[in-house]
Amino acid sequence: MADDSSFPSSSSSALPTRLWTTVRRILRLAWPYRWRLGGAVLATALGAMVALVVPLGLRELLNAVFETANRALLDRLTLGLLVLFVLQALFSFLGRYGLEWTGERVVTDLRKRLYAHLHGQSLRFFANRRTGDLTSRLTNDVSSVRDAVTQALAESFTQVLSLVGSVALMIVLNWRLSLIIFVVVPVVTAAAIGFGRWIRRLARTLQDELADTTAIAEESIAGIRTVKGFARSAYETSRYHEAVERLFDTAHRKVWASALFSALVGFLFFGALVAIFWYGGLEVLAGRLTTGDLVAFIFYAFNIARSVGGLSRLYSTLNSAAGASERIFQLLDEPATDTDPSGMPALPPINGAVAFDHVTFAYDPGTPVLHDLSFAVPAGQTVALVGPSGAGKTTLMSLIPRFYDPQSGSIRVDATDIRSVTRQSLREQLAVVSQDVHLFNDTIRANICYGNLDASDAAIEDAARAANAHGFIAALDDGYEAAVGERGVKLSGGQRQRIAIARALLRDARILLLDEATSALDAESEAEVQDALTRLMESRTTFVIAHRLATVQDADRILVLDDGRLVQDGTHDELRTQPGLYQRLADLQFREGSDASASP
Ligand SMILES: Nc1ncnc2c1ncn2[C@@H]1O[C@H](COP(=O)(O)OP(=O)(O)OP(=O)(O)O)[C@@H](O)[C@H]1O
Repeated sequence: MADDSSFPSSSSSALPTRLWTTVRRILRLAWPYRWRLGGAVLATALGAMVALVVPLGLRELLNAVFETANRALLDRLTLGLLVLFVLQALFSFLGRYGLEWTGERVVTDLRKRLYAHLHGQSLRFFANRRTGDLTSRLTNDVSSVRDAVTQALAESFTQVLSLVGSVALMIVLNWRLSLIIFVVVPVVTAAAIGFGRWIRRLARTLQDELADTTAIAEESIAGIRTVKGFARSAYETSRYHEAVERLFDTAHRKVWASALFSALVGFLFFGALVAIFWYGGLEVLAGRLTTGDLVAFIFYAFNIARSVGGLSRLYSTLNSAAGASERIFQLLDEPATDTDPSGMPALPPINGAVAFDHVTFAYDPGTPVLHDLSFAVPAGQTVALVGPSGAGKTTLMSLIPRFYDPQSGSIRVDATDIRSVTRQSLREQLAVVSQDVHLFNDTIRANICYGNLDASDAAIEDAARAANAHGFIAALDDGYEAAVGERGVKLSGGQRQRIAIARALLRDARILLLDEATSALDAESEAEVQDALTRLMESRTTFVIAHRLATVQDADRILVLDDGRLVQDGTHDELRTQPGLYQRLADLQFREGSDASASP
């Protein structure tokens, strides 16, 4: 089951309270539309009242035929009934339209809110969740809320009104006959509550399993190259099949529960109807009831059946919806860890000095990845981070845009502690090229433009030239308008990287963070891009992680990390002559040639 560790499943003992809490939260979402909703509920209630009058009109009509044989009255009553049906149609239209509108509106608002909330979460949050599970909540679960809004309001008002009205009018017509109904209704209600609980539990499991299947499909489709490369299509298909079969099992149990419930309710009501016919027939024979009375009575009995049926359906819909809604609310209730308190100042335009002051950081509490790091980089310097794989280079870089916050120590940009200003204002002044380039399924232009949404065509082209990308873009049929495909699959790794560099160049930021930005380029392209980067780096503070020594050699300063500790700090020439990790790594690379895989 997807993410069960972080989302505890509901316990059946607390069901009614939890159901009520969830329903209240769902209804609160509809509060901004209360007037329209109120109008729709009123129209629905009026429609229900009209429906209550219909059997009385019918009774009069039948009495006019069978008891008094009054033709003029028959005509008038027929016309009256027609008017009632027109009114009922009108109210039903207004009610249904208003309710459905509100339902769709609430879903739209909820999707917007949930999506914005997701964007307010930190990388840590996403590292612990599956994309498919989150998208499933955003699509499948949110739709269930709509059912709750429309059904909860439409059905509860209409059915309660129709139930109470029908019962009252039945008692007035013949109280002895009504007793049959009063025996059946409590039995059905008790059954509805029992079945409702069962269905709600199943509904929640179903949504969890649905999220699980979506996540499996998402993951293997996103990684289709790996799947095919390892000939694991059959394996992935069977994984998905198993998940879908589990889904079927739960759906099957849910359908079983609701079908059993409907059949039981149907039987109870038709049984009661037979009893009414029998006993009502006796009353007519005894002269205590007219035919019109009996017909009206049966109509009310149907009304009651419909209302109780409607209410029990409502209960199971609410149970289903509440199961799904809980999953949404649990997400919404997760505190947004990547948002700033209101009133926090923005970072003023920076020069680009960066200082780490006794920074210690751990992804998982208790196992620090960076230990007590302290260093200061003046504005405009290029700093290379060097160290074996897993030493913490990428982690160090990801602390600067506050993808993560250190557990102790502080990071300053110029003289400002980055935790005292908004993340938005900090990130706006940084440009990042990360190890795994992500391109959006859009045109090349749009992907470069991501660095600066207001950039002119000329600026985009300049950035592309500087990143040595203009040549290959111009050679494409659609040039800058060419679509890159999902995650940029239609481009080579090197082309993707050059677009990512162009995107960062376009940003014109004071601080550049380049995490193996040129690793996918061939020697010739790298040399050209490196030229562009070198020119760009001249006036900016740059942190660079690169496998190849060329970049590292020219850096103003090299920080050597080993197992999360800063073990050496100096220029290439200084460190080359010092015995230590840098010398060992550099010797290794010189021996193996410039394409050695160990960093630097
Ligand atoms: N999201 C994460 N959650 C938990 N641990 C992580 C996470 N990302 C990285 N780590 C761990 O932190 C350590 C440092 O990783 P980091 O990516 O910073 O190393 P690196 O020096 O950049 O390595 P490489 O040169 O291979 O990219 C590694 O032990 C890694 O397993």
